[in-house]
Amino acid sequence: MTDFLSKIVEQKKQEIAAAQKRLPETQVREQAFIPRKRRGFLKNMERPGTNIIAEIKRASPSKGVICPDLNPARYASQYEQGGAAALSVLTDTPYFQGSFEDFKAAREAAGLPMIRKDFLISSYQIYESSVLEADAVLLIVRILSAEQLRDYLSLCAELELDALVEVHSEEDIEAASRAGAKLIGINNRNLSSFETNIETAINMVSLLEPGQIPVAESGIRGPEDVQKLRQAGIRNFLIGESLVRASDPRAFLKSLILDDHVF
Ligand SMILES: O=P(O)(O)OC[C@@H](O)[C@@H](O)c1c[nH]c2ccccc12
Repeated sequence: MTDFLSKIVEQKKQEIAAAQKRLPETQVREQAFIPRKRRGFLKNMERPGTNIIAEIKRASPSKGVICPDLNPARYASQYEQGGAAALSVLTDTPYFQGSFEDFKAAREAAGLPMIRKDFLISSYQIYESSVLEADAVLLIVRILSAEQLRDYLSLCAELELDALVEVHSEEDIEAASRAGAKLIGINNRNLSSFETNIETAINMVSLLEPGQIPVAESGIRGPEDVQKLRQAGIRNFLIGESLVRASDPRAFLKSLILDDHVF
């Protein structure tokens, strides 16, 4: 595991230990299983055309502060008006300045399905995501064992949470496929060097199994990138920084979706 990933995993272990003291796992589990109406995240990735998961991101380890005063409710509604298929909200605080409060504010402001974006390494966090009323969670293959990935996918299925399974290498894809993952996020960002290259998704998409749905993640800057990825057969995109920095996120989103008729 890279330095950054091992550091953040250590951080998460401490956070989980602290959370367990406030609310024991048996209790969060019980709350998690209270039936909830989910908004259908995976379903929206199966829509025809360009589907964008628009991210609310205040800061990141690679870019530092992007937008510290970001208003999550405002962004959520602009993303919705711009035609996003789903929302992604970072809930990690130390590295991304996100929070559960951001997630809740975005959820109240828009009707789109929402993914909780964090570094999940424990079933505790999956229960927590259900209580938070997430519709989907991110599972990063690189930080999970084969057994964890399988267990968390089946836990998600029981809770009716969709899972976006993140990969960055051929081995990651093999592990994701062995675990039965359906929605596969190919991260264009190398988590050791933080460099992004959209060729990563273009080159790796052919390794997916029939029936798996690709999502290109990170480093997508504009309509040309979306077009290139669409030519490679990818219709789903996770976009953060360039949307947060856009002077008019709604118009920017529309410009990304505009080219649909070409395909
Ligand atoms: O801001 P970008 O380059 O558009 O990237 C968005 C998203 O892909 C990125 O935030 C991300 C992808 N996988 C992650 C895992 C954890 C935290 C963040 C991420």
